[in-house]
Amino acid sequence: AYQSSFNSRLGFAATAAAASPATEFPLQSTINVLVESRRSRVHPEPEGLESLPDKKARLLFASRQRRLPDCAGLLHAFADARLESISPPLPLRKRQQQQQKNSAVESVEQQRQRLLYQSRKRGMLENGLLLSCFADRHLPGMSPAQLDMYDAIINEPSNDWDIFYWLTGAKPLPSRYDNEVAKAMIEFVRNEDRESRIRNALLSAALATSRAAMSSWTHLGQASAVRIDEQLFAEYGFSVEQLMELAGLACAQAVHRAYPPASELDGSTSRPRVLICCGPGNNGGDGARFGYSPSVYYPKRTDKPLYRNLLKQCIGSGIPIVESHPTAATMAADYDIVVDALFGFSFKPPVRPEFEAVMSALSGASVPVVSIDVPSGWDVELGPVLETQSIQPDCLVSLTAPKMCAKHFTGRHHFLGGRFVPPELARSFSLNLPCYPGCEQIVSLNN
Ligand SMILES: NC(=O)C1=CN([C@@H]2O[C@H](COP(=O)(O)OP(=O)(O)OC[C@H]3O[C@@H](n4cnc5c(N)ncnc54)[C@H](OP(=O)(O)O)[C@@H]3O)[C@@H](O)[C@H]2O)[C@@H](O)CC1
Repeated sequence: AYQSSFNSRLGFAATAAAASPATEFPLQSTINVLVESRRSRVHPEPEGLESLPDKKARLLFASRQRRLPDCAGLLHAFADARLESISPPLPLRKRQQQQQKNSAVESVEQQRQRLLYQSRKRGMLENGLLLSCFADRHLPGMSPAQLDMYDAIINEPSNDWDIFYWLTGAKPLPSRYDNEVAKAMIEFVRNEDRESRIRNALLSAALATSRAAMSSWTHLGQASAVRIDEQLFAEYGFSVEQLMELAGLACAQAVHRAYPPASELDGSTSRPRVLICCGPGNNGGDGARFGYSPSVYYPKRTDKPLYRNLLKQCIGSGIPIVESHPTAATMAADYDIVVDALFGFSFKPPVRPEFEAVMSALSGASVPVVSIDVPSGWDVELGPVLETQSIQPDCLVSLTAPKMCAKHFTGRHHFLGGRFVPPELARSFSLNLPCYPGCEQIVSLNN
């Protein structure tokens, strides 16, 4: 009964066989486990819900998962022998499914994190060992195209042994996977330096490499920043108001994270006084959306409805608008934090005379300065080129992606904000950026 119904009703047949006390089936313990597995279900699936290949795959999987070692061994051997011709249908990779649906794809960094995880969990211990050590060393430096190659090699084959045989040279590599990443993997597995690799790469090592990956986050040049901006509007239908609102919210969260009000720490009633210096462009708009306990300094007013309305909202909300040029001394005396929202990625040095006073006040400020996107006065790509007016912010909030000048940032807090970049746009610009946690608008870029 057991054998004849194997192809269609393995579990039920096992139940029947076990129910007969006269059964002297050599795999009695096997059957008992199957019976137990059946009984533990609330009800077997109605006929037809589970396809035959799915059922075989599930049973093969279940055979390997039994807890009692003797049963697991028997079941494994049995299932291997009986099911050897069956290739378990693996779920399609998430990305393939997403591409098929023509929907958004995961970010490069999400893909890197997933591959790091998957490299440590490739079913077979041998593959876990080889892949986790390889991933530990090479994943952080892989380009998006190389990540795709690696993704295909470790996730497409349905038989883990194939991966093992290809990498160890026991079987020739199929042409589909014959690429630079596979070659690097084969080279790594050859282990000519006789490196000791007796354990899966440790989680601490994986974390360390993901920290190393932070230093490889994308840094945009001025032209790319402008092109991304244009595409967000022209191709993805965003309005400047939307993006500015989200950027402003990110800045507010960053300031709150970096300088939490004392009231939240010790219950005191004092509120941090924040001066927000707004420039004439969108960077200034990001500053104006920020909300803490602010005063706004807005020396050069832009005559566009968006800016007029932002100013109206500040005045309507009772936020003081500071008319006189703040100096380093007044900043120290009257404020706890100064937000530098003067210039963003469209800034072209040198600073024009009308902004020199506030720039030199910001450069000499003794209170923490939070720069939005680009520290004002810095060259967007080269960084602090004008030594006489170099702001040294304590906190930098990069928007969309850090600009190249952020490599010169030495302050304590670096955040990325602007959680609005569509994954496809990120991919087309090869943006390698961290994921935003939960529903946060910012992610820390600090090592
Ligand atoms: N997609 C994104 O990533 C998003 C970006 N966002 C934000 O927008 C920022 C970019 O905005 P933006 O293009 O308006 O440029 P930004 O630098 O703020 O101002 C240019 C103004 O400065 C002036 N100016 C220039 N050089 C000068 C000088 N030497 N001395 C004096 N003035 C000078 C220039 O004058 P003009 O040359 O036009 O006469 C113009 O008036 C970006 O960094 C980010 O913060 C978010 O809002 C949302 C999403």
